[in-house]
Amino acid sequence: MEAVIEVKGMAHSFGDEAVLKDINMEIGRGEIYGLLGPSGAGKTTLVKMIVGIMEADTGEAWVEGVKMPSLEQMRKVGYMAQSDALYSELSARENLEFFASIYGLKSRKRKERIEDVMRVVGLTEHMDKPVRNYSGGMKRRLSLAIALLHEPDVLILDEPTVGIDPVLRQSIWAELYRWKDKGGSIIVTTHVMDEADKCDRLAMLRDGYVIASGTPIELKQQADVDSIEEAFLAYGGARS
Ligand SMILES: Nc1ncnc2c1ncn2[C@@H]1O[C@H](COP(=O)(O)OP(=O)(O)OP(=O)(O)O)[C@@H](O)[C@H]1O
Repeated sequence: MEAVIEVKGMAHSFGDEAVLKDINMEIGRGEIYGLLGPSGAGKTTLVKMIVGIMEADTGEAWVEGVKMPSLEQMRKVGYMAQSDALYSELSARENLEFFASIYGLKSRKRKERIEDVMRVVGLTEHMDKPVRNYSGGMKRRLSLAIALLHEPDVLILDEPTVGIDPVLRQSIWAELYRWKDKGGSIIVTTHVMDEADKCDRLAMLRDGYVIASGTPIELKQQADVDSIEEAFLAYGGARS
């Protein structure tokens, strides 16, 4: 497997709290890789380091052979943070225009991409509404649209479907599969066990370590259980 994203020996502490202890992983082209773990397991910290917005105390993250953080490489990554980074006084279209200009999308392409991504997240009709009038779920969807806007090679999504209804959740997963089929690499953090089942491979995180990794089928088979939830408990994922 050609690794598009590599994490090597990553460790990080906030003060006395060791949040990541020794994380190693490789994610290939056309792969959806899930990071599963309880609140506080270190998922957000880990993805921020892969994106290049935080630096680890030790260890490295590489994206397409370039060590992060790299400003150039950050352009090839679409990142959806857990808290929405949106301009609430602007409309959705204006928010997208702003991010499109940062990514240097030319005007014709820009218009086309804005329409495409808003269709994917089901917000076309709300394009010109100010974001302050959006619901929490709509803001999440707009954040996802922004992450998809510049057609990045790598998508890193921190809990992308929180607050999103089941129908739209399915359409978002359908888009992630389309992205993957085009050769994109996707990391998605989640607490949701049925979403974990949709990933090609998973890493189960707890207390800063990867306690188990593999395909959902492998993880269930090795633990001799029927669900990812049971597998997570079997590997010691429950909070002590
Ligand atoms: N900037 C920070 N300063 C101090 N501690 C932090 C900081 N960011 C995160 N932490 C701590 O690091 C630990 C891991 O946090 P992180 O957000 O990475 O977990 P998570 O697995 O993403 O959790 P959740 O699922 O709730 O988002 C937590 O104990 C958190 O309090």
